[in-house]
Amino acid sequence: MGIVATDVRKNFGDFVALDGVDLNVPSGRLTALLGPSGGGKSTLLRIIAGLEYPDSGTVLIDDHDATWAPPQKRSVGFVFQHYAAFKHLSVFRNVAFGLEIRRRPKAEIRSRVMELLELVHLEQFADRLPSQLSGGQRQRMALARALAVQPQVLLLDEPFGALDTQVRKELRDWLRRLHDEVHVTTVFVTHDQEEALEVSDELVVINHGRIEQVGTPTELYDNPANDFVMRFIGPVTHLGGQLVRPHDIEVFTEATGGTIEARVARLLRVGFEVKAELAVGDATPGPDEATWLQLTRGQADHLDLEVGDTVWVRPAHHASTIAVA
Ligand SMILES: Nc1ncnc2c1ncn2[C@@H]1O[C@H](COP(=O)(O)OP(=O)(O)OP(=O)(O)O)[C@@H](O)[C@H]1O
Repeated sequence: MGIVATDVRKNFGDFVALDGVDLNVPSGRLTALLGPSGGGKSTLLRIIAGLEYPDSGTVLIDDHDATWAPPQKRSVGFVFQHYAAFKHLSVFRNVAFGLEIRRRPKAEIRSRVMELLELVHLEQFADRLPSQLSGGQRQRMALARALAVQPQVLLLDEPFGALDTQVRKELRDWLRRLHDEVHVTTVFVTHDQEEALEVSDELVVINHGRIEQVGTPTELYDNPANDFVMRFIGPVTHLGGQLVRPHDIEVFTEATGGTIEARVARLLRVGFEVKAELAVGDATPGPDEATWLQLTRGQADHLDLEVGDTVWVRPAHHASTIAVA
């Protein structure tokens, strides 16, 4: 079941939260809304959920105009960062809740809930209280609860935001696998680019209430539409008036066509990587304008780099570059 939002606008007082957003989420896709804090991601998600209404524009869910429909009429399930479970109800009852209020037969509820608990690997915790689960387990319970009523669309607003890095990583892999199994159309809000790149089929980059670019993780990484997207999606550095990815810079020990002369100012070995900070020309670069490059250990050893060495550098042929305004 796809989602199509057209020219969606939303102001809060004088503040423009969404400034004419067009979004098309094809059925069965896992789409991430990615962008800096305050960019409008949650507002867009809440409008799709029916928790907020746009000032103008339309939202179609499965080709039906849902713009003004209340949340319970949209076949959407949602999970938010600070998920509020029913503290006094068991995990089983929390997941069963939506089915109970729909007065489904007991036997059906039991089999559906156990099926979902297996899906999220919580079957052995059915009788526990939410307070007896870890943070990651609680978020999985929240997902099971959202999936219980068989939504056509699953909306997740920073669902793993409050968890520590290791648990986030596990849940992220798990969400990807879950999605591959159940294929429910999913829209997922995050400000974490790594999370978005790893999990989603498609990324929508939102900033200042506008969509900057839509594409697969690879498309956005390799062909960013503008310097904002390029900076947001991965590391960048400055070289000869251009933005370039630090691992897309070629290094030579003698002058070659199209290269710029530089001096190795600092070398930093971090595990498998070597970061080299370069001094280019005489001017001291601004804090945001330093040139640095990222090499593998093997590349650095091969070049035999030392601090103080003179090298010649240029963007690699395949590198995506954007002229600095
Ligand atoms: N109910 C509201 N009243 C007034 N301003 C609001 C309201 N909801 C959101 N805003 C403002 O709209 C802007 C967009 O908020 P939104 O939550 O959509 O951003 P976001 O991209 O999801 O950011 P974050 O990652 O921090 O959640 C913010 O500047 C926010 O302060």
